[in-house]
Parts: sequence; structure tokens; C-alpha cells
Amino acid sequence: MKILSATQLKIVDALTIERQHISSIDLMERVAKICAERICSQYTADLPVVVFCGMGNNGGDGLAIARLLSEQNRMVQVIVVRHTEHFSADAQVNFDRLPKSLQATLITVRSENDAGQLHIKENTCVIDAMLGTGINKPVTGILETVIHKINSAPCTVISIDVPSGLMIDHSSGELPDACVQADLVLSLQLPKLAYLFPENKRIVPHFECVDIGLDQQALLEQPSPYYFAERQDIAALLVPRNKFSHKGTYGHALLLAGSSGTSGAAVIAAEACLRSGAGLLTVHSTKQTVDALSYRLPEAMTQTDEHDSFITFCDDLSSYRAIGFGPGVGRASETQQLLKSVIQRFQGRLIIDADGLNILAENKTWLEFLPKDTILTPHPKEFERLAGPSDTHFDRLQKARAFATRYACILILKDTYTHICMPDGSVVFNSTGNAGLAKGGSGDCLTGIILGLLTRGYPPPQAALTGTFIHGYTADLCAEMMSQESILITDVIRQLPCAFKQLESTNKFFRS
Ligand SMILES: NC(=O)C1=CN([C@@H]2O[C@H](COP(=O)(O)OP(=O)(O)OC[C@H]3O[C@@H](n4cnc5c(N)ncnc54)[C@H](O)[C@@H]3O)[C@@H](O)[C@H]2O)[C@@H](O)CC1
Ligand SMILES: Nc1ncnc2c1ncn2[C@@H]1O[C@H](COP(=O)(O)OP(=O)(O)O)[C@@H](O)[C@H]1O
Ligand SMILES: [K+]
Repeated sequence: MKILSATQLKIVDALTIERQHISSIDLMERVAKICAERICSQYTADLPVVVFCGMGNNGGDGLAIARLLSEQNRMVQVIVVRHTEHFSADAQVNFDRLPKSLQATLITVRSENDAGQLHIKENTCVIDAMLGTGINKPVTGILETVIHKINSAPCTVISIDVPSGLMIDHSSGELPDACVQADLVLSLQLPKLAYLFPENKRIVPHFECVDIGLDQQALLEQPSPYYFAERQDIAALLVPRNKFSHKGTYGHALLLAGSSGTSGAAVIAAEACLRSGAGLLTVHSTKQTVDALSYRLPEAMTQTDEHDSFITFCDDLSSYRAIGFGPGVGRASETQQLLKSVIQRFQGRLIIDADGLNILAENKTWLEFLPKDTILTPHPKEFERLAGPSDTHFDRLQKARAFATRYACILILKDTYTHICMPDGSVVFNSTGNAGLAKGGSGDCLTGIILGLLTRGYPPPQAALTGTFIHGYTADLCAEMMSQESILITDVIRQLPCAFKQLESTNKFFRS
């Protein structure tokens, strides 16, 4: 699904009203109904709800939600924060529609003094509907005071569409002073760019996109470089194995990985590769790694390097469809020369990770010679070594986009919402994965999965998207069965078959 800006969302809103022949007040009612249902499904009826409403359409959503919740016999109180003189037209209609019972208990915050006197009781559910996508400057004044009150109250906070105070199209680099810290954000239709930046994790720890039925064609028409990967998009990329195939059909992978003390990285990447569809895998590594592999993964073929501690040379590359370079290789000068020679000699599909990236960072001129659509998988520190520091995550994202375009490569910038930056400047944010992956070896596993998919025949963009999604999806399957604390990357690899199976089940080509 696309990620659109506040301005674009306004346009889609207007086009939906025009094309669906629906009035804006009825669209607001639709939004409110969906949000009220979601709130009712999350919280039991005995939890009191306090709805903070602003003066714009976000406030209008809040006023309608309050009415609908009270119709469900929920204990509801409405607080209107008068940060402007007049309600928007639709908010005014919903204000007038408030039932008498809600009007009787309504609190209006008109001044700093009113705001200072607010008291939010323990164990309430606060619905934050003060500001949405219409925010046009940092929040000050009575809104700021109310926001501080909400943030310091021991209550649960659900923000409608946007945590009030947050600018959705870019990141500030630091937490905005006045911004609601939500427990859950019900994001209308689409995610917002700002939700995907780590610096906003306290403001948006969780968001859910609620489908409010905006016009699909209008959504398609809005140009955007940003996408959010959804399960059905990725499942549709999967290709079944051919009944009349043989191992040669699915290609031969070469993994250049491991050095003294880091054999595990090679073993992890190798196993993940073979569990992601490659027909054949050869691992070229040190003797110690080769010994470990022969024991752990008899399916892999091996070549032992002349050097005992690191890899230095690999003869013929012509029979490989894809090469993975980097997990645990170290940075010895001979290993650096090996990467140089791979870049010079190999014209197939290439993925470079870990120390491979650090070697590139020390030899930036080699970047110009990467085979087209080479996949690079840096974590933030590795990316900083490659492209320099960034002030904010938004800046880092723009740097990553420019990098992918300049070197015609696919840059997978690993993070909670991993950014997959394509050479054409587009970015897909991955939606899967959890903190159980925040452990050594997770990146090696990702490299192995993508290497397997490249070898299997997926074009690099598809391999990057599918591999990143499945890596996180498999970790999410593990997290359903075990604590994130205890997940080992070998657990993730063992669940890969189930993850593929689940994703295949929603792809029509696997069902026929
Ligand atoms: N996207 C959609 O299709 C839909 C959006 N709706 C709602 O409409 C919202 C957007 O509504 P609006 O455009 O009216 O915008 P908001 O409700 O976010 O607020 C706009 C008002 O706040 C004022 N304002 C902006 N920044 C301020 C600040 N820092 N301090 C004080 N006042 C400030 C503006 O001058 C304006 O009066 C969405 O977030 C969503 O909740 C739904 O009602 C209908 C469908
Ligand atoms: N909190 C998290 N949520 C989702 N994914 C995570 C989280 N922490 C780590 N990951 C994922 O785990 C992987 C870690 O990669 P990396 O740092 O290279 O690990 P290593 O070098 O130890 O193998 C990345 O794919 C990253 O996106
Ligand atoms: K809000």
C-alpha cells in the first residue's frame, strides 16, 4: 500500500466524496463507526472513555465517535479543546448531534487555566481526536497544556488518525515537545511516513490501518515514492516450483562467508539460503567453517580456502547464478581483494552484507562498478560508514534513496521498518519482524534468504522484497510460539518452511 502526504490525503478525501457520491459528513460518520467498533472490540464496556476533540475534522471524528460509543452504553465524556474560534463545518454538525447526556457533561477548554484544571482519572481510555493531518505548525498554548496532561495521566490513549501534535510527512529528529504519546494509533486507510521512523517510537509504538473505504482509483492516482509492504503484495510475488524441474532449474549459489571465530555467520546464511529455494549451494570458506558446515548442513557443498583464518581467493565464478558475500568474512586485505575481484568478474546476481559492506566503505570507488541491481544490506551503522552520518531518520532515508539511485543498487537499510530502496528512488517499508530479531546472526539469516531467492530465479527487486518480508514474518511466527527474549536465529530458520507455506496459501498459483 502507498504512503501519501497530508496534502495528498486531502485530495483523495475530496475525490472519494465526489466519486462515491457521499457527503463529507457521511464519510466522517463511516470513519467514526469503524473507529468506534475497533475501540469497543479492544476495551470492555466498564472502562470509562474520555474523548478529547479539537476544532477541525479530526475533532469531528472524535465527536461522532463519542456519540456512537454512548449509543453502545459506554461511559463517555467529551472534552472540547477550543484551539480556534470555530469548528469546521462537519465538526459543528457532529457537535450539534451530541446527545443531551453528553452535552450535559461536556467540558470546554478555552484557556490555559481551564487546561490546567483538567483531571484525567486513572483507568480511563483517552480518545485523542484533537489534531490530525491538518496540523500546520508545532503545537503551543492550550493544546500543548492538554497534551502534557494526557501524557502524564495513567491512562490508555488511542489516537484517531494521528497522535495530536505530530507532523506526518517528515521527522523532526527529536520528539516534538507537544505531541500525544499514544498506545495505539488508528491510522485512517494508510500508514503515515512519520510512524516508520525510530525516533517516533514513543509517540507511535503501535499503529493499525483502518480501512475507511477511500476511493481506490484516487489512491492509485496519487504519485508517491513510498510504499508499505503488505502480506498479500508479497504473497503474490511467490512463484511455485515447477513439477518438471530439477536442481539445475533453481540455480547454483556461492556463499563467500566466515573467517576465524565467525563460522556461525556462514552456517546461518547457508542454511537460510537452502531453505529459501536454491537448487545448489557451495560455501567457500575457511577450514574451520567448512568442518562446521559438513557437520551441520550436509546439503551444502564446500570449498576450503588456502588460508586458515580468512578467505582470499575463489577460482571460477561462471557457474553461479548468485553470489552472497560478507557474513563473518572480516576485513583482511586479501579478503578485500577477493571482493574486488568478485565485483570485477561476476555479472550475475550479487548480495553484499556485513564486512563486505565495511570493505566497500573503505573502498568507495568500487561502488561505481557494482553489477546492476546488486543488493546491499547495511544496518544503520554500516550505512553510516558507506554514506556518512545523517541528522534525522528522514535525512537518512533521503540519503539511502540517493545512494540506491546513484549506484543503481538495491539498498536494504535494516531497521524496525526496514527500508528497501530501489534504484528508481522508490522505497518499500517492510512491515514484519520484531525485537526478537535484535540479536547477532539475524542479518546473516536475511542475507541467506535473499541469496536463496536470487539463486532460485527471483529478480533482485522481488528477492529483496520477499526475502525481507519473510525474514520478519518468520520471526513473527516464532514470537507467537515463544518469547522474543528467547528466539534464536536458528529457531527462525527452522520456521522458514511454515512461513513460506502460509504465504503460499494466499497465492492463487499455489492453490490450483
Ligand atoms: N483522510 C480522510 O479521508 C478523512 C479524514 N478525516 C479526518 O480529518 C482530519 C483532518 O482534518 P482537518 O484538515 O480539519 O485537520 P485537523 O482536524 O487536524 O485540524 C485542523 C485545524 O487545526 C488548526 N491547527 C493546525 N495546526 C494547529 C496547531 N499547531 N495549533 C492549533 N491549531 C492548529 C487548523 O488551523 C485547523 O483549524 C484527519 O486527520 C481525519 O481525522 C475524516 O473525518 C474523514 C476522512
Ligand atoms: N526490533 C526489531 N524489529 C524488527 N526487526 C528487527 C529488530 N531488530 C533487528 N531486526 C532485524 O534483524 C536484522 C539484524 O541485522 P544485523 O544488525 O545485520 O544483524 P547481524 O549483523 O547480527 O546479523 C535486520 O534484518 C533487522 O531489520
Ligand atoms: K488525533
